[in-house]
Amino acid sequence: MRELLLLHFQFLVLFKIYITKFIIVSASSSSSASNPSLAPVYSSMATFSPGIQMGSGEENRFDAHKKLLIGLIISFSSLGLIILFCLGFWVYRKNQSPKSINNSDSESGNSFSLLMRRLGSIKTQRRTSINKGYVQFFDIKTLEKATGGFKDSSVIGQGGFGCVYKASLDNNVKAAIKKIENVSQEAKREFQNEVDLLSKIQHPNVISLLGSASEINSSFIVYELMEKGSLDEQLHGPSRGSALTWHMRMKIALDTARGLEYLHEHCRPPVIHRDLKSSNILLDSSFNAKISDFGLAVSLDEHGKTNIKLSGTLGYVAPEYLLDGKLTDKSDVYAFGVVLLELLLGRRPVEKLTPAQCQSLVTWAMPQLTDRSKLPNIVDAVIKDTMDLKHLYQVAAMAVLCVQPEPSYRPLITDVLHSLVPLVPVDLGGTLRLTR
Ligand SMILES: Nc1ncnc2c1ncn2[C@@H]1O[C@H](COP(=O)(O)OP(=O)(O)OP(=O)(O)O)[C@@H](O)[C@H]1O
Repeated sequence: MRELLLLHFQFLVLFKIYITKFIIVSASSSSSASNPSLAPVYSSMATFSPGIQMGSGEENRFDAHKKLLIGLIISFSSLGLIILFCLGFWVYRKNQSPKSINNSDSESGNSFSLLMRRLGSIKTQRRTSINKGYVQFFDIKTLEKATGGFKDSSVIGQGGFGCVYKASLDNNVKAAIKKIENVSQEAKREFQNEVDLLSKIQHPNVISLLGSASEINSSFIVYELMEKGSLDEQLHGPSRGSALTWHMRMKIALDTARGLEYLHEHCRPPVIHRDLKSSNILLDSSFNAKISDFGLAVSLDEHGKTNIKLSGTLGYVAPEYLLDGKLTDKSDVYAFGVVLLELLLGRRPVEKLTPAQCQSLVTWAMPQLTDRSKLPNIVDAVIKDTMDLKHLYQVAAMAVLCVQPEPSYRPLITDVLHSLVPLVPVDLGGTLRLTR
């Protein structure tokens, strides 16, 4: 791409040089006619401009003026072209910066398509830029057809604001449609927040937005379909985690860490998810994990924010956020630590002891996680045969660090990611993937 642009630039410069010569030669024909002393100078300049005839007398002077005028017009327009080109090149280089939340192509490297999509999104407000094409604004009839009229048998999940339906769009594209009914102000805000944010970011471990739709009483978000549902269903549903081996669990943890690292370290300003939990980690047909549900996500400046309304899910909310409303990337790291514990222990983040009393997984597990003799006894029975004991201690130690009450004691998600990479076999994706 860069070579093509440079070639284009060279062509424009050569074109400009040629036109400048054309003007000089044109001027020379009139000036040499009126001022013979300048004739040798102009004729030497004209050496590189074959085909330009020297004239003399009135007719010749008139001809020369005409040429001069045409030359000037062409010259200015070519100058305009060069400026336009430079502007385009500058935008191209700017889009290559990895530290921009708008640079949704930081993984795909498709900056040109991003530029095109930006131009497209200026043209029509209903289209929002996203990698590989535009986010579609669906009409409701299309979504009704795709879900068989939002029939009950198409429901694949239930969220706080409504159901999620399995859908088959045109061209047989499988999708999941979240229908938010009787939209409250809070639901509307979350809907808009999610669509705005997901349309700007893209990463293999973040759910892809296919489009959205709105009508008076309902809003719809169309996502790529994740065939294996959520990690929550896999761990705590009827199969109780039996489909997930030790290595698969480590891969899910690694994928989640990659998605979070992208949000924290590669988006500018950084994005804090604020509601990371096992029901927001979705699995595709090969059990690759992607982070979903960006309704509460916020973009933070580097000093963090303290004035954000407290939101999140019991069992995953970091203590400093719960008590002081202090929100940083370390709040997501805490929630990630809870997910790690779920993966290791196969337990819910909050267990009901009695109808009136709950206990968080962190409170229950903490004393046993640091006791090497107790740890193997509390591990999810389903993975006991497939787990590597040495790795178990490492992951447990990492989980303990992530759920530290003091945020500064928690690791950055990048550190977590690097510690997880060696625990996942290379054929399962256990390599360092470089994000530009
Ligand atoms: N793209 C998808 N593919 C497959 N299943 C999905 C998809 N999106 C959501 N689901 C299913 O729908 C469920 C509900 O998702 P949703 O994001 O609405 O709510 P939630 O995060 O579980 O709850 P809450 O809204 O209270 O945070 C998910 O847990 C998952 O099982």
